[in-house]
Amino acid sequence: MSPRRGGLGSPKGWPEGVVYLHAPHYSKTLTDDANKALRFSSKELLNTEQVYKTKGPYANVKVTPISSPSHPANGQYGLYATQHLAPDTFVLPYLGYVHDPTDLDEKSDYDLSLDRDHSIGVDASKMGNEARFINDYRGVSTCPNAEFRDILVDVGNGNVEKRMGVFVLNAGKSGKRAKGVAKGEELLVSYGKGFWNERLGTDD
Ligand SMILES: C[S@@+](CC[C@H](N)C(=O)[O-])C[C@H]1O[C@@H](n2cnc3c(N)ncnc32)[C@H](O)[C@@H]1O
Repeated sequence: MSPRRGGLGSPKGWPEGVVYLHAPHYSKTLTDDANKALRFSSKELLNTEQVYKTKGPYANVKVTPISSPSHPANGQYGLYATQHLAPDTFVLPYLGYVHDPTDLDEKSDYDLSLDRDHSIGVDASKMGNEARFINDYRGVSTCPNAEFRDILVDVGNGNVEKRMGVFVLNAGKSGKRAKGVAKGEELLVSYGKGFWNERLGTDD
């Protein structure tokens, strides 16, 4: 079944034309191996592995139009904290269309790697949640304040799913990021040099 556009359960101000997801949308082309790597019984986990419970819309963040001429993504959207977020805090999962290379949109600017061993990505270009609006720190701030990490999510009935999560960066060895993310601050990650090199058509 295809997810519905916007509508019930989307956060206030959610832009038209993008489907708001409460859970990943899995491509039908995923192999059994890929599905097993992403969705499995919690009995297969080690006792030490942390499992998150999570449900959108996420009140700790707000999708906000950018109207500052000095912001490199002016005219687009960004994701801002609605409350103080301490270092290392889990903020929200990155949801989208979970796909393998046979089902890849090479032009997407919203595609994140989910499982390198099985070449699986999660693409939020057409469907996703608030996390799809996180911008890169370049030209906005001197450094990122958040990052993507692998997470396991409890989906009920004794099952877990592997997803990507957005976290506030840790405080750092010297404690330079001990303040975390302030209320009203934009969440910014590093997309990595590869993202920008590919856009600019350069190799280094
Ligand atoms: C994952 S989207 C981020 C959300 C996007 N701003 C939006 O409103 O949909 C990635 C796109 O945002 C823009 N972007 C993000 N960070 C940027 C930055 N630091 N400088 C310029 N553009 C940026 C680029 O257009 C990029 O392709």
